[in-house]
Amino acid sequence: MPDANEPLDLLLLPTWLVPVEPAGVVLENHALGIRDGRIALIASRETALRHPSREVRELPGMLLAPGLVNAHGHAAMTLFRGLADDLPLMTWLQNHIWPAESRWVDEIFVRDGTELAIAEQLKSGISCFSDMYFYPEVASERIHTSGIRAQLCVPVLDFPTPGTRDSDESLRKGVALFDDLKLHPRIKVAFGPHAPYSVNDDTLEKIRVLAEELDANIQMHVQETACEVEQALERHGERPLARLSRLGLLGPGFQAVHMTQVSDEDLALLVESNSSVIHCPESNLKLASGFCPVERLWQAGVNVAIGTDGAASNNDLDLLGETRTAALLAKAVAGSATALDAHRALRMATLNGARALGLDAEIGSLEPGKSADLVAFDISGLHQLPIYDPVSQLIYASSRDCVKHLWVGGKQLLEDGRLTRMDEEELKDRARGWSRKISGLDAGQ
Ligand SMILES: CSC[C@H]1O[C@@H](n2cnc3c(O)ncnc32)[C@H](O)[C@@H]1O
Ligand SMILES: [Zn+2]
Repeated sequence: MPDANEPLDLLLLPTWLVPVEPAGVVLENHALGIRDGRIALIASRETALRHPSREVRELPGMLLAPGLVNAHGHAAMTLFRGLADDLPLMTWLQNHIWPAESRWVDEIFVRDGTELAIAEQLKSGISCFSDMYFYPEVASERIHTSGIRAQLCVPVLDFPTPGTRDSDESLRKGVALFDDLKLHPRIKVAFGPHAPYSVNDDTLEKIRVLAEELDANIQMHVQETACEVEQALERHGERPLARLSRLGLLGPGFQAVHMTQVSDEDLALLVESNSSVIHCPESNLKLASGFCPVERLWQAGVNVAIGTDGAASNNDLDLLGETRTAALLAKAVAGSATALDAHRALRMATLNGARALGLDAEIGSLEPGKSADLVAFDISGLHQLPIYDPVSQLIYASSRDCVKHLWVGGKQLLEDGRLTRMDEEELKDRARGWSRKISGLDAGQ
């Protein structure tokens, strides 16, 4: 335990400090101190300035909040952004994305696509993301080097995929990756069975046993469309979530992505098992998949987090924009303007995300002892004035251009909108190279 009088490494003095917990609080004239990568102090400006600090930074016009948590995505799919637009889920997936993945996805693709995704997410205020994609061992190296935090889901499907011949090989590799990274301070390995329609009961049973043994989370696309539920009823005689429940997969570490279809029975299963739902509104809108009933889930006590999904179905990794979409859509779906207000929307994009990933003791809110994973938004622009409620301004009147600074574990990864550890021009060159290759403009492809 460091002595409370030891100097702080950094003292931040924003105009507004939004801790997220306690809910609804906005602190003015307050400061946040960081020591050894952790939040060491939250106090009035006056008190904090009496404390010795190695560095003091004024953040005028800025709102300091916990870093955003993007709870579902497929990072390397940034390289497929805009490849197959305006199609329904199954046509998009089976006729376009899966063929493109089997043609193009290799270790270099995952390296370049994941780096591009990390850079975009840091610039969007995201300090922690969940990834579910092929070659997770390659993604883990990029996450490690970049300094961002992540849940890395090992993809499992019942057919050959880039990098693996079958689900048993995926699971073997997943366990090895779990072992390699079990002490990593920023990477948490989880299992990512793709969806109830692409993973059979035997494989799900193996995942349940491994997840229990390793105390690992499970993230899965579930009930993304009405069609998925209808086909499951024909094939298995039960709804996908009921089948997962029967197989023992639900629990506090289970993250059901999408859930646009929620029956009363589904709701009871989610509540009883304490599972989380990851809402991906823009992907659901673009693929015309359906609407997740966020307000109904929230009122029933289900932890609802938010994700962008991959850049091929969104088409950006802008969690602030996603949160605004979620807040607006929740009102339309619930038929009530009071649904998912701005403060709850920000909670969904921070603390609820952390809770879904089992990281809420470490991140998701600004509380002494937690890791200093922070984002400073500049809300002093003309289009953001006047300010009555800074959180309302952030959610309803701001875009990701207002993200100025970002820290993970006290390390600054974004400074004045610029990446401190990544070369943006190089990333852009590599992305252009991939688009030339994929669209067949490069000779020899
Ligand atoms: C298990 S690796 C990821 C796998 O999932 C595909 N994918 C991307 N977005 C979605 C979605 O919204 N629903 C279902 N599957 C999706 C991705 O292309 C990979 O093949
Ligand atoms: Zn997805």
